[in-house]
Amino acid sequence: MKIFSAEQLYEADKTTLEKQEITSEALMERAGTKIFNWLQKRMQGAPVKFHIFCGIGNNGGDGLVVGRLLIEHGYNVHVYVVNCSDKRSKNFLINYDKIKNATKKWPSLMKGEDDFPQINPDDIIVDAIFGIGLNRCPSGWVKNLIQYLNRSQAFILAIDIPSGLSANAPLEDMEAVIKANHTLTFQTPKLSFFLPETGVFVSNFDVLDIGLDLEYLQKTEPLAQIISKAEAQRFYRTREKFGHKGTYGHTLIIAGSYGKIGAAVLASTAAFRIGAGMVTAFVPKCGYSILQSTVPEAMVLTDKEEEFLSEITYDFEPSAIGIGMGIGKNEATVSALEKLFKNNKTPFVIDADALNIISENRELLKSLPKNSVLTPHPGELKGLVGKWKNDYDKLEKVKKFSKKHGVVVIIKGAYTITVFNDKLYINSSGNPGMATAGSGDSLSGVVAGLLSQGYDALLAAVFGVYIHGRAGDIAAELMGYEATMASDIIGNLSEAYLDLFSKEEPQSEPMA
Ligand SMILES: NC(=O)C1=CN([C@@H]2O[C@H](COP(=O)(O)OP(=O)(O)OC[C@H]3O[C@@H](n4cnc5c(N)ncnc54)[C@H](O)[C@@H]3O)[C@@H](O)[C@H]2O)[C@@H](O)CC1
Ligand SMILES: [K+]
Repeated sequence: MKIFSAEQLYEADKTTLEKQEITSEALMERAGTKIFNWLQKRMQGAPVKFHIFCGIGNNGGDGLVVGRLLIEHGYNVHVYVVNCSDKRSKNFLINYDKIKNATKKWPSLMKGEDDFPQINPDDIIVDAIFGIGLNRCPSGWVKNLIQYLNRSQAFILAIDIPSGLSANAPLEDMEAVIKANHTLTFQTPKLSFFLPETGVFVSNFDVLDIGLDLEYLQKTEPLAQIISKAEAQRFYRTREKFGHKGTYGHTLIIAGSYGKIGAAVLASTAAFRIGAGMVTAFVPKCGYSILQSTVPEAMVLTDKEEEFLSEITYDFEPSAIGIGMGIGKNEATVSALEKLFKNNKTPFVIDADALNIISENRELLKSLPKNSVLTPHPGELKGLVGKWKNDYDKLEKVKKFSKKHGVVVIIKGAYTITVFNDKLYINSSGNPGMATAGSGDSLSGVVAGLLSQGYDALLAAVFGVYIHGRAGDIAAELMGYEATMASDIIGNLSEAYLDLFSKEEPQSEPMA
């Protein structure tokens, strides 16, 4: 599924009106009806009280449509106009008149704090104050209203986007945003839903298809692409009937140091489970028996040093290398890395301490093999690209870094984002149970294992992140978030593969 900017959505809106020969009022009725249907399906006429707060733009207009439909269906509704300006939109005014014809209980006009209504914790708030037309930070009594609603303990349903949040611009005031329990967003989710600073206001969301022009949506280059099951199915490469272990490559995992040999175990196992034909682990001497006994399928090479890596030598041609997990930052390890990178054309996955070493020895960036996949968590990312002002600045910095060094960067997080040149791919699988030691090591093994099977760097990253997240989801379904460990994620890679082609419908909208 694609993510469009606010500007693109306005353009899509305009194109839709022209091509479908409908009025903007009709499109608003369609959008409001979608929201109403969603509510009706869940509420089934329940006598709960709805408080609908409408701004004076088209988001407010949507709120008025929803209010009218709820009233017409016998719900207990109170509509408020958050009268922050006299510049009401045309469709707001049309629907303002319509609601006045539908009920004797006209909307209350709010002009300040004195007009704040009493809200009980078991009421429902519909937030239609601001949509994607937000052009400045809410202030004064409107900001106070937002805070008042957030404190109410009532369930908040936001229309299109929680008021105060921009679709794709940085947040100026954390205190001036609706913290929605659920958001019903039109046509495509907005980029801000997926970024850590702004995503916290959008705990859950559903996308409502309001029938915007399909051709426009298909041909327009999006801000980002969401990767879900439908996309992952397309990325998957079938296993050949006459394939042999050589067909699926030989992954080299260079990982571990004294006390951190587990990182090598996890990455090697993950590389196998994702389908690598062969895996060799290169570890300090102290890791030899551990690897041989925990991953008997793997071959093991050891460094001359007992506890850390000092010189990386091997006598075969690996099809991919995963490096960095638990290797520490010993001086000898730094020069071993430098030598390895120079003139090496093997596809790389670079993780953890290897990233820290690069950050602290920036001349290494010059010898970074092109098309490497880097898998930093936020702390490691800061080391690579420097501090950022906000999430959008972060994305720009990572795009620049990716272009400059010709690498794929996987920004790990609640929604892991893969960046390649100017393109963003947002992963939809995964859960908080995956915030556990070794989860990153297993991802590196997954991506390295895919690279060795011939997936190109970007596909290995995007597909690997999805499958890894899906395995984490399946693990968490079985064991709960808290108990899920990295080995459970790896243990469920098989289920994640099987799930890819289970009969259930793909989640993506047809336009994706
Ligand atoms: N684009 C589309 O495809 C569709 C959009 N629709 C709705 O239209 C919305 C966008 O409508 P609008 O463009 O009218 O914008 P909004 O309804 O988001 O609000 C814009 C109005 O609020 C004012 N405003 C913005 N920030 C403010 C602030 N901080 N303090 C006080 N006033 C502020 C603006 O000057 C303007 O008058 C969408 O979010 C969606 O809900 C739907 O009706 C269906 C179709
Ligand atoms: K809203």
